[in-house]
Amino acid sequence: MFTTEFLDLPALDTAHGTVSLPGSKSISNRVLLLAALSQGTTVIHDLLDSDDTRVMLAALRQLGCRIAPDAVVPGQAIEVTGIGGQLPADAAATLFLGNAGTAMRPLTAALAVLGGSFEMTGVPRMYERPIGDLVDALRQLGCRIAYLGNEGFPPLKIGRPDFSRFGQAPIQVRGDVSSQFLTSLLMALPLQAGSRDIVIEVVGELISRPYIHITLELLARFGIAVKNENWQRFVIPAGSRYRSPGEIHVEADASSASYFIALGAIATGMADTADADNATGRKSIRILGVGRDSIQGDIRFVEAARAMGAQVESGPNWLQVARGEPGQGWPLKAIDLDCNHIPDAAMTLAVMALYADGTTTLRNIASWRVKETDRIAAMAIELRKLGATVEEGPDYIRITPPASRADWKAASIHTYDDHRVAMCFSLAAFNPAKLPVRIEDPKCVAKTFPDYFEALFSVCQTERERIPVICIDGPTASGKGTIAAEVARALGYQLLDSGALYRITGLAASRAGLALDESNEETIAEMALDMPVRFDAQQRVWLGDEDISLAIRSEQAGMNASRVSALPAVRSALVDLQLAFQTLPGLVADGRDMGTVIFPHAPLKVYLSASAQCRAERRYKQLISKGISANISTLLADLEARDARDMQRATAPLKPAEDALLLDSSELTIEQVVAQVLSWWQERQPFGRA
Ligand SMILES: Nc1ncnc2c1ncn2[C@@H]1O[C@H](COP(=O)(O)OP(=O)(O)O)[C@@H](O)[C@H]1O
Ligand SMILES: Nc1ccn([C@@H]2O[C@H](COP(=O)(O)OP(=O)(O)O)[C@@H](O)[C@H]2O)c(=O)n1
Repeated sequence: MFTTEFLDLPALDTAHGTVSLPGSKSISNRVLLLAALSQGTTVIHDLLDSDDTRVMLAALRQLGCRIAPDAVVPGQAIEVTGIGGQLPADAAATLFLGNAGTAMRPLTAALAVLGGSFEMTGVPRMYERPIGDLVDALRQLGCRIAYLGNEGFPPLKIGRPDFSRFGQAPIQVRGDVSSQFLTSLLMALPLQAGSRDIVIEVVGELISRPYIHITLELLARFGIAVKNENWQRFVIPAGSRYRSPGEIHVEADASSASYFIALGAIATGMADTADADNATGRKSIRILGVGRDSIQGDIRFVEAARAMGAQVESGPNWLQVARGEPGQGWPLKAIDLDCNHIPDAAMTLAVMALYADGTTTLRNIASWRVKETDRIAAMAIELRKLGATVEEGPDYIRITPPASRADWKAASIHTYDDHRVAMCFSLAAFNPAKLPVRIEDPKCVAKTFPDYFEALFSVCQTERERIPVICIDGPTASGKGTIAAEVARALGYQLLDSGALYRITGLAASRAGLALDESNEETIAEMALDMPVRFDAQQRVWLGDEDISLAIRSEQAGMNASRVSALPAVRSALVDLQLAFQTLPGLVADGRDMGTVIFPHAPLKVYLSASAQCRAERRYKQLISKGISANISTLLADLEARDARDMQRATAPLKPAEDALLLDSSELTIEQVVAQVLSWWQERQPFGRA
């Protein structure tokens, strides 16, 4: 996840590849509970790993379900062996459900019907989330539930029910507060439908029907065929009994798929069509986790995308999307659409409208005004920043794209703590003017798709020159590594510590017993070509299975690095490895020749220096703090020797690039140096300050 203040997306050219979307939260927890209530073992694929599913799994384990493995492992199914519709007579537990409404409400209903001695607890915020309507409905049946804190709110105490006074009258539940109450009853009451039908009657207008639809579909897969009488009455037939389907796939969130459907519709495939991946030879985006058989309402976004020109093929749980041919789907066709059935996913259409051949109108979207933010106003403001003409009304938005390439503007998109604004505006990076797009507060995507931008970058490509590189070159201990890491962190960019590559080469060569000079130049260069080097997320350095982070940091290792780095064949052997770090969204590279040799076209080059005395002192403190003994005067002599060799060698000597900005950090703190580099970077951006 990107937790930076903003994320700059370079202009993107093409998109191609496969994305696996995270499982839907609401489906995950429903499936877990249904599997737990069933007879038999259910193998669940693609369960979402989130706070909500973790508390549900813990609770089910406490109730005696066998769950293997213990936690969600990516790519591995989880097996839940259910309780077969009943708990032991002495069942008792205190269940902690955090802030997971999708666990608290359905579990309360199921346990109240099953009976036992349970306390339902959670975090303080959970105790402010109403549950009274559900408790009232369950009490009609004879369930015993007491409030342990405030009336109408968790925590709750659940006892043994007394069904003796429960007659044929329907159970009534309010439908206008949260559809979760009805969902909870629908999942719990089949446990009591042994010898008679159970009827649930909705009082008031039922909101969020698509969610009830999901519940009914999942119940059907677990053997419960509920009769839906016009969304007002639901009949659970006598004799209903939970049966495990054996195996079940948790669908991905269909609204999350909309961004990748749109991506496929607006981006060309890769220029190289040699390994085209579908019958027509078109390159496209393949989306795994949701498809034709989806039980989610938002899957109908596919119809809207098709109407705009997207070429969509689908299978049970996959979609494949490509851009239409010129004149037949590209540019996209402007549409006029009632979006009531896909309120969330329709925001993506508003950004697709930027690529359309005329004015697009999205209607019946009044609910946008009361979501995470006033989404109609937000979309209008941000689309205008990009150069579109936008008209907004109480329940519609009308978008006319920028008139020509020259009318597009580079914009810093404000995201209003709204995950969907952030995700859909990332698609503006495909603008024909090839302008970058800044997304402010990118971490707001965490609500439904923490790794959205990582997934986006994994399927998007752009010309190498558009991926920005910030070079930080300079002599040893000038602070390059420290500053580069901080700048990369602030921008969400990749980091290349090129010195580490020379250090690793020096280490590998000296371990092999080679003298580090011309006599072994070719052998060392060959070693450098196939070193199994890996940098992990914690910036640890691995050579094969060995963590060599510490081993390469000694002064001796620095000296060895300086020796092998003077060998031209070694330098050329490491070029491709260094270039491979230039990936989306950008790179900060530290070394000696980043700006002069490896990335000569980098848009910002900094040459960082500090007096030799100051650098020797910094290195001394650094080594001592790592528990490595050191002596200042030896360090000073060593670094002067290293400077001399690095500056005098024939190939890629250490010197500032002609267009580098010089920064002497002798009198500056780390924070001041970082701020200076970031400020130079901001000055070069077309958006100005965030
Ligand atoms: N501007 C600065 N002021 C004070 N100390 C600094 C500054 N920049 C870096 N340092 C410290 O100097 C030491 C060497 O920095 P490092 O980033 O390893 O240098 P390099 O990569 O250039 O060899 C580190 O302990 C770092 O914290
Ligand atoms: N791009 C680079 C990076 C490092 N090097 C060499 O590798 C040695 C170790 O680099 P480093 O950046 O890890 O060293 P420090 O500056 O941290 O001491 C340097 O002294 C250079 O001789 C290089 O030649 N080219």
